[in-house]
Amino acid sequence: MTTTDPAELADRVADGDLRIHELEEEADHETAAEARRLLVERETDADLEAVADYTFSAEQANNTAIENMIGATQVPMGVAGPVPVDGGAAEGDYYLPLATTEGALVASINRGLSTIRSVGGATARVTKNGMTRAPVFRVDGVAAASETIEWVADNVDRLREAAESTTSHGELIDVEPYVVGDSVYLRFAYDTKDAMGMNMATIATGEACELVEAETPASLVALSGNLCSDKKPAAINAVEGRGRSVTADVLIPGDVVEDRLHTTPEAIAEANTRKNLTGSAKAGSLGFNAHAANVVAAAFLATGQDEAQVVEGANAITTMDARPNEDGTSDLYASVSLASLEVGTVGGGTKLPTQAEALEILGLRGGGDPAGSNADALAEVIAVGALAGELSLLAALSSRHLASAHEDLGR
Ligand SMILES: CC(C)(COP(=O)([O-])OP(=O)([O-])OC[C@H]1O[C@@H](n2cnc3c(N)ncnc32)[C@H](O)[C@@H]1OP(=O)([O-])[O-])[C@@H](O)C(=O)NCCC(=O)NCCSC(=O)C[C@@](C)(O)CC(=O)[O-]
Ligand SMILES: NC(=O)C1=CN([C@@H]2O[C@H](COP(=O)(O)OP(=O)(O)OC[C@H]3O[C@@H](n4cnc5c(N)ncnc54)[C@H](OP(=O)(O)O)[C@@H]3O)[C@@H](O)[C@H]2O)C=CC1
Repeated sequence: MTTTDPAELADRVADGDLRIHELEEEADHETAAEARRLLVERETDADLEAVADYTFSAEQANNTAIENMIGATQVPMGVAGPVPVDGGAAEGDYYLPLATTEGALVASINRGLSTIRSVGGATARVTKNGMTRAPVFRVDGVAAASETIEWVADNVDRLREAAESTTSHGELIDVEPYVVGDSVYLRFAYDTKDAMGMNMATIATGEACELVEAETPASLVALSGNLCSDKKPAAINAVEGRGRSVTADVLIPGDVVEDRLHTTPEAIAEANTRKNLTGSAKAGSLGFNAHAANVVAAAFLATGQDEAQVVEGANAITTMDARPNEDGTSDLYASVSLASLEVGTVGGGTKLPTQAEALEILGLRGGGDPAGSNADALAEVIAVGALAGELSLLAALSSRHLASAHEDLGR
């Protein structure tokens, strides 16, 4: 006998009559989530009243974003800006939606953006674009490895045809081979347009791998061989880029630095050199920045990006220089270069309602015209947000305001 009563469904799972992930086969998605909550509440004594309070459709989330759904977590969302961005794709004034639980963070980014706004805005450009997937193949030895990569070099067009047969938007840009003993890695890079593209690139590469296996001595071991490199700190992403490589910069007159950031161009430049460059080098860090991860993570959560890719998104170098000007004083030249920012305005979590609304705040929801321009613009605006965060935090450190700011706003 079947039932759609949540309590009875929870009993059936507790009795071993039904597996916890099979609840949607017995009842609608909301009821299944409620049954799962009841089960977890009973077994853990947790009260899930807040988790049960969500506004999206459980069916939509189940089919694209989550399994074993019990409800939702909520993260406060704020907004920083507006800031004028002169980008390759971004043009005009943008509010940046940010979701975080770190007090003082949005205030800090807002301070950076208001400083940038007071000098007319920042410039940003995507300088490279390619989402990568790098399968690993087994071969007998070096001779077979060499034969495989020679075939790949001679047959990129055939690989492109195979890969692109799986997508109407994705385009294969490049296939870069790497050999380690009897392992061959092929790093496929795609223009995934407005999608972050990890599903798209994975599916396309799977199709290309079948051709490689049919035509070469190589045998596929794993569709992802970690040279991609997804969701792990990796020098290859810092050097070669992944997703969008994007840089933002601004020139701020010294009096504005003093007025709005309570310090000087020289003090910010020194803090950047000793902290972000020398300190990071000594620490063996891949991040030569102060807190790009803060802006990337908050923007990712707000706009439905894959939050684990903050690992690559925070792969950034910040530069700050005091530039002598004609008045005999100094201006501050500030830049941030994010090597591997993986963002999309279609697909993945961008379809969920609050995330889609956050993209609407930016005017970047859905596919761009031309395709890819919305994701380019999103990357540029996030880069300007990261620049603002770097400016404000370095200023707070230079003026010894970090601790007091977090005493006032962050606890
Ligand atoms: C807190 C401030 C901004 C005060 O800074 P202030 O200059 O004293 O503030 P103000 O009242 O003079 O206002 C200046 C501007 O700040 C903004 N602002 C000011 N207050 C607010 C607010 N409540 N809400 C929204 N925006 C706010 C706002 O833009 C305002 O301009 P306006 O728009 O009024 O013309 C400053 O002290 C600051 O930015 N401190 C740094 C805090 C920070 O960056 N924290 C980052 C997180 S730290 C971390 O996670 C990483 C770390 C530190 O471990 C990494 C590392 O190792 O370096
Ligand atoms: N599979 C994996 O290994 C991994 C998956 N992920 C997950 O992958 C998801 C993101 O993958 P992603 O491929 O971006 O998204 P989706 O899988 O949601 O696919 C997005 C699809 O949207 C279509 N599309 C419509 N308009 C556009 C446009 N303007 N530009 C580009 N595509 C458009 C494309 O279809 P078409 O291709 O038919 O043209 C594209 O494939 C996230 O949920 C993420 O968490 C994350 C890491 C690894």
